[in-house]
Amino acid sequence: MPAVSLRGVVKRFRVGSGGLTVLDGLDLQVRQGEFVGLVGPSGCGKSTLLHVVAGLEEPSAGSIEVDGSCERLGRVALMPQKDLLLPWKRAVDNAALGLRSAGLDGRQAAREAAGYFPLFGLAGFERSYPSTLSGGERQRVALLRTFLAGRRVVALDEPLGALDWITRRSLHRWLLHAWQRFDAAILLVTHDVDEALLLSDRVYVLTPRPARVADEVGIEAPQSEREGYLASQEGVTLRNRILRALGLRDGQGVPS
Ligand SMILES: Nc1ncnc2c1ncn2[C@@H]1O[C@H](COP(=O)(O)OP(=O)(O)OP(=O)(O)O)[C@@H](O)[C@H]1O
Repeated sequence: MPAVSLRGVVKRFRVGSGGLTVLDGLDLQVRQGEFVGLVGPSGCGKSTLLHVVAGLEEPSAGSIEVDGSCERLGRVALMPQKDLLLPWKRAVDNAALGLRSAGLDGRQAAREAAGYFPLFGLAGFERSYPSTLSGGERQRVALLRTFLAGRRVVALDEPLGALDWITRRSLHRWLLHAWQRFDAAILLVTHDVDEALLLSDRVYVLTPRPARVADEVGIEAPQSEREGYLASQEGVTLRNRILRALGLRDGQGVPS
C-alpha cells in the first residue's frame, strides 16, 4: 500500500466571481519510506498540493489516500514554507512541540526531544532561544519538530529555501539522517533541481499552473553516492531531462 496516493486530483479556488484551477488531474504516489521530490515553476501549485495531501484543503475532484485512508488529518506532518519557531520557547521546547502534538506531556516531550539534538547536530543548543541560533540551526530545530510529530508521512515545503548553498548541503545530510532514523515517507517541495536530484528516490516535475505531472524521474544511485553520480554523464542527462520538462533548455536557464 503506498504511503500517499493521488488519483485525478483537481483543486479549484474561488477567486472573485470566477475560479482558479491550480491542480489539474494529478496522479502521484509516494511509497512507504520513499523520498520524493516535487519541482515546478513558482506559483504552479506545489504548496497547494502539500496542503491537499495533509488534509488542510479538500480536492475539488479526484481522490487522495494516506496509508490507504481518505482521512488525512493527523497522518501527515507538514512543515510549511515559513515554519517559524516560537521565539519565547527554547530550542528543545520548540522541537518538543512535535511530540506534544503526538500526546506527550511537556517534561517528557522535552526530555525525549533533547535526546535527538546530537543526531541533528544541535547538541549544546537545547536551551538556546531561536533568536540566538543561525538560520541553519533554526531549520534543523524545525525539521526535528516535524519528524517528532511521529507521522509516517512528512511533507516539507521548501524547508531550506532561505539558506545559502553551503548551509543547505550540510542540512541535506541531517535531512537524510532523519529520513532514515524515522523511516518516514517524504514529499519535498523544492525550487532547486540539484537539491531534488541529491535527495530524492524519485522526482515529479510539474507544469506551470494548473499543475499536471510533466515528467517523473527515478534516480537509481543511492543518496550516499549522488554527488559523483550527478557529475557523471548519466546524472547530467537526467538533470537536463528535468530542466527540459521545466521548459528550460539544457542547463542554460533559458526558457524554450
Ligand atoms: N486559498 C487560496 N485562494 C485562492 N487562490 C489561492 C489560494 N491558495 C493558493 N492560491 C493560488 O494558487 C496558485 C498556486 O499557489 P501555491 O502557493 O500552491 O504555488 P507554489 O507552486 O507553492 O508557489 P511558490 O513556488 O511560489 O511557493 C497561486 O496562483 C495562488 O495565488
